[in-house]
Amino acid sequence: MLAQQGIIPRDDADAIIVGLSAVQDEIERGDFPWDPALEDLHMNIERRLTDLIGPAGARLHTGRSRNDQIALDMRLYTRAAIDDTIAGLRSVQRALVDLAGQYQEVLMPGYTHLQRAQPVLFAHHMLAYFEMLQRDVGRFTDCAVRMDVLPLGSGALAGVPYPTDRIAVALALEFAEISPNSMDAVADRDFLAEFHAAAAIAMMHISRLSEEIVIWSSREFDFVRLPDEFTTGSSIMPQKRNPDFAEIARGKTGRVYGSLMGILTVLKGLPLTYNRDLQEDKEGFFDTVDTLLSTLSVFADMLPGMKLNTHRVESLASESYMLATDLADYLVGKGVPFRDAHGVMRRLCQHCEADGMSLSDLPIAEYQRFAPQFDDDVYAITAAASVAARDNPGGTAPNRVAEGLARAKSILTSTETQ
Ligand SMILES: N/C(=N\CCC[C@H](N)C(=O)O)N[C@@H](CC(=O)O)C(=O)O
Repeated sequence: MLAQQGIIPRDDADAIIVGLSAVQDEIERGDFPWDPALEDLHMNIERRLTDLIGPAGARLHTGRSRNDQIALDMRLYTRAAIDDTIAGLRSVQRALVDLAGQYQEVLMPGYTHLQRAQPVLFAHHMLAYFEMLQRDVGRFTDCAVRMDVLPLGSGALAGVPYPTDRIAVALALEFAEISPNSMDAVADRDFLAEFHAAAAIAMMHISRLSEEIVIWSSREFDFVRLPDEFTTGSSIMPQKRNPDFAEIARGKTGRVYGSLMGILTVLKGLPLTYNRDLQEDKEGFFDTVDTLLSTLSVFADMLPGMKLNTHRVESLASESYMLATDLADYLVGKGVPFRDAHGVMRRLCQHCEADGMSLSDLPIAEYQRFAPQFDDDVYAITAAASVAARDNPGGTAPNRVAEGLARAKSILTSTETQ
């Protein structure tokens, strides 16, 4: 652009391009002579370029400052990190969809307050995580759209006194727009804060899934068995299969939260425009990108090997107290107001619990002592019937879950073709 606009001679521009390519090769080969005395990578590259190509290298910095350079570099890095993150989220979503399809009709207990609440389909549970990660994809996409702005040409803070063609540079670097204010352009790190926030929420979702995997793989729950390669033994207790990968993901969520707080704290006290504090944006950001990508990669590999103990989850889903709400709804169907039906079922549950009985063992005459509306059809209320009754959009009825699965698959298919 500088040569095109007549700002520097064409020959010098050509020499700079060849020289920068040689510098890139040296960096990639690992034999670039980094010199800490030169402060940062910008000055290292410029010095090396001048060593390689001579005086033309001194024209490299025409019309720019390290301030708009670093604002650009961080955007380029973040753009690539967003692409990788969305690909990682898609891989985990695919694993969740496969699990949902594999165990599509399997019933399990659904929980609130970690107390057994109502039967649900295991596929419904897996698709809940699909939806969380779908929102994560949306957040990273939003971040990519908002940061799609070229800061180059802002100079140190005030713009540059050369006839630059910023639009041509934006097109060459594939940015949708050029920044409208040079002072904002060099001071802005909102896109990093947004990435950190989206990463913190995505890690929170993975951490919640990790927590479930840790609980589900315990002997007490015994809902799932993790693949051997995603468990570790104990150095002392030979029988153990520790769910370390899920635990480590849960633990690593903390450092991602820490880096979000770090960047917000760096930014909060800065006057316009560039301040060297901004250099502190790097360490936490690189760590967050590495942590998020590696965690997503581990989950995409671990989930496909997770085996559901279908016998165990289905037998717990069929435990009769889980149907107490359905029995109250049954009375509502016979004309009893819901609050009264709820009271009947509360007393019935207390009665059965005191006698060590299940609701399904209770004779009809006993049911009728609590509410005369009970009839023999009450025994038709099973876990499968309970699930099938939740036949409204977003519910756990098999046909609704099939809709959710189809929706998830079509989202994944449409993104594969993009
Ligand atoms: N020190 C400095 N910019 C550093 C930018 C890059 C820094 N390594 C970072 O990572 O933020 N100053 C400006 C000029 C200035 O604002 O004084 C420059 O040299 O272009």
